[in-house]
Amino acid sequence: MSVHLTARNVSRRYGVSTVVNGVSLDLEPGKITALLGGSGAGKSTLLRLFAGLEPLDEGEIRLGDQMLSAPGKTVPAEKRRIGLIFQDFALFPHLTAAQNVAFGLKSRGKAAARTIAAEWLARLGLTGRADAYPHELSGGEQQRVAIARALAPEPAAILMDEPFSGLDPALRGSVRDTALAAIREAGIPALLVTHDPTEALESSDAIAILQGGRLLQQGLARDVYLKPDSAAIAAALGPVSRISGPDMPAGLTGQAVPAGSELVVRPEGVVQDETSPVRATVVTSQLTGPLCRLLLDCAGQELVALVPRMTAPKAGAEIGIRLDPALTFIFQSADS
Ligand SMILES: Nc1ncnc2c1ncn2[C@@H]1O[C@H](COP(=O)(O)OP(=O)(O)OP(=O)(O)O)[C@@H](O)[C@H]1O
Repeated sequence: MSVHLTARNVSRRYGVSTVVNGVSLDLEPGKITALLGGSGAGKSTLLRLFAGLEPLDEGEIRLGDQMLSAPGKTVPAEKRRIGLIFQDFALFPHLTAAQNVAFGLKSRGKAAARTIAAEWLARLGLTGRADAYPHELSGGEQQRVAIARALAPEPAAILMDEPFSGLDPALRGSVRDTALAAIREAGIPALLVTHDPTEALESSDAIAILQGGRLLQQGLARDVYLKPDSAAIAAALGPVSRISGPDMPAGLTGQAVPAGSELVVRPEGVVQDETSPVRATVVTSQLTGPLCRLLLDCAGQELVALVPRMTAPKAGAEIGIRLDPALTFIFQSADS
């Protein structure tokens, strides 16, 4: 039966700096939780605390009702039944793909270990590569072997630290989809550490945003994206334009933006609408794939819009704009 992996008020200090500060996080079975944050936010440290790779200073970590970590007590990593996947694959170079996957299955006996390893390799689309050594495999294949190796012993949870960021962008999507499908099917709690907001949104069921060692917000990916608690959280999940209350172009919002507040809007929330009385000048218009990114000047304020390529205006054009209320947020300014 699958159980939750939970952290309660967990803190970790190095000397005088607290790099994980009072974090509580509940990882649900069958769900992938993305831990998102910039460099130095404390993401890897929190993962290492869950893994038992280092002790905590305050709080506790539990797997179901089993206490894994508390101050002065750390169940060692190898006794936690938690699978780990890192960016650098960390395969044993002298073992084949099948031997790497079978490595953690010794207690099952040789024949059973071989069968289980073959099943996992097949599940991750690696049939035919079982006898290859890591140096004979592509990066995407190596990472799929690492994922098979982590899942084969039927761990109680899985922790991944930037597992896809070392892969070629062309490969990344398909390796990620295969891997995450296998993880979801295993029905165990999974933590995905990433600094990439698109990856966090595309891959996870829940998102937790870490900044300066503190958890700023956690919830369903969709809720955090559409209902961020602060401008910093909105910005952590992708590009935004910000305009402070007193500088607001007339008519841009349907609601008052008081002094001391700021408006935050996502690029896809700035909609081209020729019936709108609010006018903006296109400063630059750049193709980014199926969409064009427009830099707009609206009464002296900068706004970024993403519009369909086919109807995108050129630089110098004057266009009508309106804001999509679902992607427009008003917050108290951080410095007010
Ligand atoms: N063993 C250690 N001793 C001292 N300081 C450490 C140690 N490990 C991490 N730190 C510091 O703790 C802070 C958080 O580091 P951590 O690696 O957890 O961040 P991160 O969010 O994973 O960043 P990145 O995305 O850059 O890997 C950083 O300031 C780092 O320098």
